[in-house]
Amino acid sequence: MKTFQEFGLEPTILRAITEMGFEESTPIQEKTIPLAMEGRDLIGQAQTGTGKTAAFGIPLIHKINMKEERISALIMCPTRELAIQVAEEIEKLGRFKGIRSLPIYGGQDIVKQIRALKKKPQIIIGTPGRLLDHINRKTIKLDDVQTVVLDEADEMLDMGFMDDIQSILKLVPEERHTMLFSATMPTNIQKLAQQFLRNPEHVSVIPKQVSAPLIDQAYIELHEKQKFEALSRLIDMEAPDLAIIFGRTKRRVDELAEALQKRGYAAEGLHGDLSQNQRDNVMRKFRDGSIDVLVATDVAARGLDVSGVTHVINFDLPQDPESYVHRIGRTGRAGKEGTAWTFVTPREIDHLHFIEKVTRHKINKKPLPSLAEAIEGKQKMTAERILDVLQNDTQAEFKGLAIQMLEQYDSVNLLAAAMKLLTGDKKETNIELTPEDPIRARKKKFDVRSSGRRVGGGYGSSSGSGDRRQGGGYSSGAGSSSSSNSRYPRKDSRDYGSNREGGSSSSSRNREYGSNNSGNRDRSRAPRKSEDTLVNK
Ligand SMILES: Nc1ncnc2c1ncn2[C@@H]1O[C@H](COP(=O)(O)OP(=O)(O)OP(=O)(O)O)[C@@H](O)[C@H]1O
Ligand SMILES: [Mg+2]
Repeated sequence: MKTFQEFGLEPTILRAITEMGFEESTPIQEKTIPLAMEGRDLIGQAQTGTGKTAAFGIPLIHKINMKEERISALIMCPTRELAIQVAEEIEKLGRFKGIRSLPIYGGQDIVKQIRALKKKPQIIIGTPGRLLDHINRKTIKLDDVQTVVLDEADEMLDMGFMDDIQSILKLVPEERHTMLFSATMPTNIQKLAQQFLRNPEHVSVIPKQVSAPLIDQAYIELHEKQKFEALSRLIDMEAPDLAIIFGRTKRRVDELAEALQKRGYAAEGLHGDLSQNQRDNVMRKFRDGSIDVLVATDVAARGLDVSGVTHVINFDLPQDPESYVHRIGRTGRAGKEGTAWTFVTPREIDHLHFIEKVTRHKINKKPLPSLAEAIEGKQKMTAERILDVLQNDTQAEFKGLAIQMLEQYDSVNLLAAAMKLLTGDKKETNIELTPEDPIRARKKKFDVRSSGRRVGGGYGSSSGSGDRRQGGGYSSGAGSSSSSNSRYPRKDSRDYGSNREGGSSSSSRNREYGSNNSGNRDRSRAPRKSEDTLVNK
């Protein structure tokens, strides 16, 4: 792998990279940075958690002319959380160069944004709806933009942002540099690419060889009614540092977060019906560890990078293989290992196999965690906590009393009693969740190579064939036999509302779907990739 010194980057950027702790480039960075520095349009595809943000961020910052007082680069993202996160990474990368960047997203006070825009940022990172709102108000002008990046381009299309993206890109000079990134690439991306990219280079890093997978994937077959008990046992057994639990709907997320809290877990929910303040709060708490379980809809499936996420649990099976890939990709990032569990009801087994086929990854079946395993897990946690205190040597003030007690009582019994207290009794609150409909397999064409499997090789291993063959594989009718998509539940009940960024309430184009709308997708805008493939041509 190349070191960053070899790219001929400005010293200020190299300094920032070093401060961020990046030692060598990841495969996608190694491939895209030189091309992007030359100004080549490109479609970048690489697995989750392999540094795509810096892959576009570094060359973009390198190219910014600091004398420029107008917006020179525009990055579009599908969700607010992602816009905030990408803006933070850009800010870190551009710190020593003195880059001014600004996230622009719905749900935040527009007046505040307008004020911030007066400081003349060179880079804007935004969600399409709010961007358009500013464009209409003439508070954002794009006629000096030289570089455009579409992060999670396929998801933005999927969410129906095509029109918005088109309107925005029409206002950017044609002489520009455009880059498009995601871990998965359906064919409708080709349409966008043809329209907006000039002779793009496809840069894909999908390892041919399955090396040691960084995400350990397993599933548990169970009935809807057993899910909650299984979840709490699983959390006890596995004792995650940080876990993200995905639920299918906002209602599910609310109920689940509340149920977990009742059982004594530090959990909170994230979905599009929350106010932006609430969303920010939940994310902040999760990032700083004041909660260790984030329960979320697919609003958190894409791009989010929270270090320390050891577990992803699909409480409900995701609708699409892409969604599965992105969801589990919230763990096993930046060369770390992670574990992904998926709950599958008997009627959903077909769909699970479909996901396995498309992602070309076998998901191992595991038994329901037993009560004994859960208890053992909790006890181990307690033991670890005790040993932590011991290691940090912070128990001095208890020593006197400990000596006294040990004179009177048996040491094993004493420690066991203390552990029992520390572990706490399991709160046997009875939990009833509203059942969700099962997801069933539907006929769909995919290209397995573009499924973005996380099969290691993201960091340092010899991955990255970079070939652009159209992958063979499961291009025909995986899944069950129906040919009518309408038979199957679409993502209608999913949390698209949250993702659909809107303008402010004063905008005539009030598209703030996140708050009062039920969150159903507006399907007239963009059909879900029904017959699409994930082909990476
Ligand atoms: N060269 C590097 N060395 C070490 N860490 C890196 C390097 N590049 C990026 N990272 C870190 O890796 C993590 C994942 O990066 P990033 O969020 O850009 O992944 P991604 O490929 O965009 O994933 P996703 O498909 O989920 O959006 C981040 O914490 C980032 O700071
Ligand atoms: Mg990303």
